[in-house]
Amino acid sequence: MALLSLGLGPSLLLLFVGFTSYTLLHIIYNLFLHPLRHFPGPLFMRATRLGHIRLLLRGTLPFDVLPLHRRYGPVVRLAPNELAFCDPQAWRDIMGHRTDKSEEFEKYLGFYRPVDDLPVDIVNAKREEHGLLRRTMAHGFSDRSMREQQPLIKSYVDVLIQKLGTIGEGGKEKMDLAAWYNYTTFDVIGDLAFGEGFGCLEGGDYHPWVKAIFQLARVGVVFQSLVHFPWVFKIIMALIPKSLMEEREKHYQMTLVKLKKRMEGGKDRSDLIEGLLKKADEWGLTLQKLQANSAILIIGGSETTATLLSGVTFLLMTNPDALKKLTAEIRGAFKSEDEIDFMSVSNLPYMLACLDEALRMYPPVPTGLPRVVTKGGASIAGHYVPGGTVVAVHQWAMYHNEEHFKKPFEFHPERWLGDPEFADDHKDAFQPFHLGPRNCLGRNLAYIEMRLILARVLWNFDLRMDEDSADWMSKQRIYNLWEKGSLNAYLTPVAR
Ligand code: HEM
Repeated sequence: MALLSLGLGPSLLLLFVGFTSYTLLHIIYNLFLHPLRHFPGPLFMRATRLGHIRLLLRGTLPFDVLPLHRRYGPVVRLAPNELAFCDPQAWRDIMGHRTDKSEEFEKYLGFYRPVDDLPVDIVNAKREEHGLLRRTMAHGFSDRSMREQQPLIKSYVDVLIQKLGTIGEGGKEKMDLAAWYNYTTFDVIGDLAFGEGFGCLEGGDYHPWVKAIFQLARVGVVFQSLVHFPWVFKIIMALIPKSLMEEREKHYQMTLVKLKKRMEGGKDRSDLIEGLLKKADEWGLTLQKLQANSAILIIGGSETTATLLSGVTFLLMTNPDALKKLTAEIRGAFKSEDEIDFMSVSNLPYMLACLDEALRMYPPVPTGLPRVVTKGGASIAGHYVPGGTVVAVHQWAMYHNEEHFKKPFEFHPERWLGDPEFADDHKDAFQPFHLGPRNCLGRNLAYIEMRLILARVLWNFDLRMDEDSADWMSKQRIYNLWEKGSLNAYLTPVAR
């Protein structure tokens, strides 16, 4: 009546009544009849997707999962068809290699490919195609490839050190270390995937290609939310300004130009894309697929490493004892800077402990990367979960849970060095690179890069954080990636 009195016609009224009844029935189904109805979680999240979406769009979901686990236990229903696990066994059950004949869980495409026309790459591919891509690309990550890539990586680290010294004016000017780490890792991976860096280090700025990646991370979260409402999604996609679509096309073309240039350089360059180029004809790999895989290597291989480097630097600057100990380890291990290389940096145990502690406190992939339980269901951490359920382990929440790590909000590299105080930590809860058939292919490369860069920075400079960065870590939001902001520090060259 009220709607009629508002002047709405009978058909609109019908639509309204239909929509309201549908929504109510949906909520009742989710709460009382859904196969996941026995799993605990906040009412709003069990009833509708909206609770989950609110946290996702706010950029706080990975943090919010921790209090939910504290309140509801190791399994929480984050949305009508989605569960979060906070149990080390869940890593193996969700991501691990199958020892029986059961199939590995597929990735949840609502998260990985919310837009249908996104190209397929190694990260979002389905199982079979993924297997082929992985076997081919693994070659570029072999020990031999790593050794051959050493001079190239070193050349970029040389530029970083030189720029930190000159632009930082010997410790007088503050430097945004988060940005400089990003310039370095983007240049390195750009070269390893496209045959040339992005010129970020030389220009002291982000290349437009790189800037576009950061912008897309936020848009990604919006798409991941809208995918649950296909009609709204369609309308919004139709309303997207032409200019935005043109930007996307420009980004694609820019990648294509880089890829073609790399292809002209020949197939026998020991880099990350060599394996794919060699198989391209045999498999009929389209240019678009090659482009997608080079692009994902760049995103996966640069932002993650730079994030961790920023995190460990912040944690060291705010824990002066640890910074002193690590600096002493590095400066005591080498006679000259030339001795710092791929091999020698792996003999620094305290450095590795600092990196692992930073991966725990500030995991570059903080959020849960969802999988779909196979038809017929599966047992996860001792719970039967029906087929079709979306499941994930949220790293940040897992690593800050007192059940798994003592003093989880404090930086204690010693926990990774056998300190008895931390003997009860559940080390198997810690999987920053995931495990199983889809774990990180670039793990060794990441450790090499992180060790090399951190060792060279601390060999050359004494670090002091600028006051404006005191709340650098606590104020960040997460939109798939950490929104890092500037990490400002003064770098005083060490007199030798
Ligand atoms: C600290 C640095 C890094 C962290 C924490 C990290 C973490 C991860 C994680 C969690 C995954 C699994 C993604 C998923 O399940 O969807 C992954 C996949 C992957 N990472 Fe890394 N990564 C890092 C550095 C790198 C580097 C330097 C590269 C080199 C290009 C790289 C290449 C890849 C690739 C190719 C995959 C896909 C593997 C597959 O699906 O078979 N990552 N990484």
